[in-house]
Amino acid sequence: MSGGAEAEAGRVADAEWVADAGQRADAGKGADTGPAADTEPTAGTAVADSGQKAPPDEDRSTRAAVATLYRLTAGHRTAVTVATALTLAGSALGLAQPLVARQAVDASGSGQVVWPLLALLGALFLVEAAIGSTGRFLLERIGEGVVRGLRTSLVGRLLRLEMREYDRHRNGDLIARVTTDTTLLREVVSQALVDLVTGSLVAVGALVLMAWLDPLLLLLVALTVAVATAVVASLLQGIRRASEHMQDSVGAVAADLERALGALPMVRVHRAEEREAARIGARVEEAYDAGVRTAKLASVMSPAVELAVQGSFLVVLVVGGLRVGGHAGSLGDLVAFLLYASYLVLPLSSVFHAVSLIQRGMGAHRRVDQALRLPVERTGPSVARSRPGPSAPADRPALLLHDVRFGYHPGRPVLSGVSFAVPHRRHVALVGPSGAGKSTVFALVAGFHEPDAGAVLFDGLPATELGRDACRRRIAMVDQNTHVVHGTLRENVTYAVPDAPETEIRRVLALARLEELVDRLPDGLDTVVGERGSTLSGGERQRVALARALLARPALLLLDEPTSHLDAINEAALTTVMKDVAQECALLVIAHRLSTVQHADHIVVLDRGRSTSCGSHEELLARDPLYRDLATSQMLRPGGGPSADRAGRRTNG
Ligand SMILES: Nc1ncnc2c1ncn2[C@@H]1O[C@H](COP(=O)(O)OP(=O)(O)OP(=O)(O)O)[C@@H](O)[C@H]1O
Repeated sequence: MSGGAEAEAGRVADAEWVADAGQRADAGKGADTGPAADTEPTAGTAVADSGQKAPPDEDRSTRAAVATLYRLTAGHRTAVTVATALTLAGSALGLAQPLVARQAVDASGSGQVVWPLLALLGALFLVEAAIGSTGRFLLERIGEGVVRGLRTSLVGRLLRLEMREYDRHRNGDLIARVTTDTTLLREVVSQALVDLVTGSLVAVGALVLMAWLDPLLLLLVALTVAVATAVVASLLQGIRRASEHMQDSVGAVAADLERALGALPMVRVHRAEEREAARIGARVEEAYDAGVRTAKLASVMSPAVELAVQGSFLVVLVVGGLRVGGHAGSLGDLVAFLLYASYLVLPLSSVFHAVSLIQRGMGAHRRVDQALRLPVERTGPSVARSRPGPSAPADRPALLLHDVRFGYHPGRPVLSGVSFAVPHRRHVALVGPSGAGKSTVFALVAGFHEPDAGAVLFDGLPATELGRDACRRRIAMVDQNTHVVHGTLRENVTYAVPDAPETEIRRVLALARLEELVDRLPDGLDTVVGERGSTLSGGERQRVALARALLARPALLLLDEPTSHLDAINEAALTTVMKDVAQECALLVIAHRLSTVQHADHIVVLDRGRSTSCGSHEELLARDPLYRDLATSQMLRPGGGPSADRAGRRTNG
């Protein structure tokens, strides 16, 4: 079949498929539950919140904070109970020691044998120490366990977010949520929880005994404590806000540092180190200010707690003393009551301290929780299959786009009607001016976003029926950013197929012309390439990305300007490789360079988000003014070779 006849056949097939796709897509839409259904909320969460600030109606009360803390320890209840029991037992043993010491002193004064009492005292101390350290270890382990759980969930979630979420959030800030925010939460869980539980239990015990001894005096104590509680409660809100601000600032420090480190050559060349340092320094200042504000509020809490404790003492002493003086009560009762009032001191202050720490931790928790609520990609089908079985007839094109419309933001369309097909074992080029939407088409084919309307079909099956996983299994992609990650060259090449046999690896290395590089590197394939492949040249990175894509033996290979970093020799070689690859799979290439366009079976012209025409190079030169303009600007002659574009100019000129 001649090139023209083939193109015609392709168009006829496309037309049939476009009609069929329309029906399938429409059928799918009835069942489509929309983008909202594509989100997977975390178990137990109700409101999705992707913003940076806390929602205005968020419950910031201490009760809600304690409930949150309780939820956080869901998988550790037994350990929390044991740790609490051990801490309580330790406190009881600690309280018993002064009594034994007093007896020992009295016994020694009256000439009695004291060593059994001293032995008991030593035993009490040792058991208390053993119980105390076991309790502390358990608490620390619970804290680590909670942090491990949160970090695991966060990492799992952050790697699976919907693509638009990465545009909305800064990477450094997301990383800070996994690192610094969870670390603060660990402190809260391991310290505050048990302080709160044991402190409350001991305080309640003391209060019960005080009520039994003298309800009137207890009422007076309760009033004093209530005043102090009101003061503490009013401070807690401020502590929470300051802590939230501090954690946000720390996240911003991480994000800004990541920004600078990610563009180090730009920073250095423009001598912007100081500017960047000042910018990050401003964030550090914000974190400092928020930290100092937290400390200020926390320090105001201490006198409030002292008021509760000493005020109670004074009230009991004065009122109780007056009553004893008036023969309304015994001196013994007053002494006992005062003793129990003293037992309130430590537990009460530890409860107040725990509550303040919990509120501080809630700032970090909000940030962690927000990240855990961000919507993630659903990898399975988003609509029900309209016909059973995943297999498709062999005559369907590997890829078909039918009247695809899409915008990154509502009301601002980027694609407004894109239709074309990529048949199996064909090489299709996508050309168009800069900003026409070529990379966006790739993003939709790769399932990074879903079309607002229209359909993307693989082998005749709508992507929504197949699900992202199944779609992605069919494709490999080399985009403009040619991702190479820190690790060995082998890890980078075999990223898609980690257990690929050596012969396959050698095959793709040869295809991508990487053999010479491998021979040159000190440890061959096992040489470590730096962060983002920094020890490789741009062309080498591009060829590594190509080898990786080829190793996956995809049904459809997407290449975004694959020759942009290559010299003339490698470009010519890659053109041959693309011809070979097109024998094995469908090839869709975004072409900025003419060499890539001319060898394509079809060329699709994209203009302002629309596919305006399709045909061979010669056909388009003859009938498409935009294509002719693009070609003329690059001195492209009908039937000519890749003569004009050696300097790396792009069709969008
Ligand atoms: N993540 C994004 N969020 C919002 N707008 C975007 C995003 N990515 C691209 N755009 C916008 O969409 C339009 C099309 O961009 P796209 O990258 O698809 O064009 P292109 O044809 O590939 O351009 P080029 O040839 O310059 O690479 C542009 O106006 C761009 O600003």
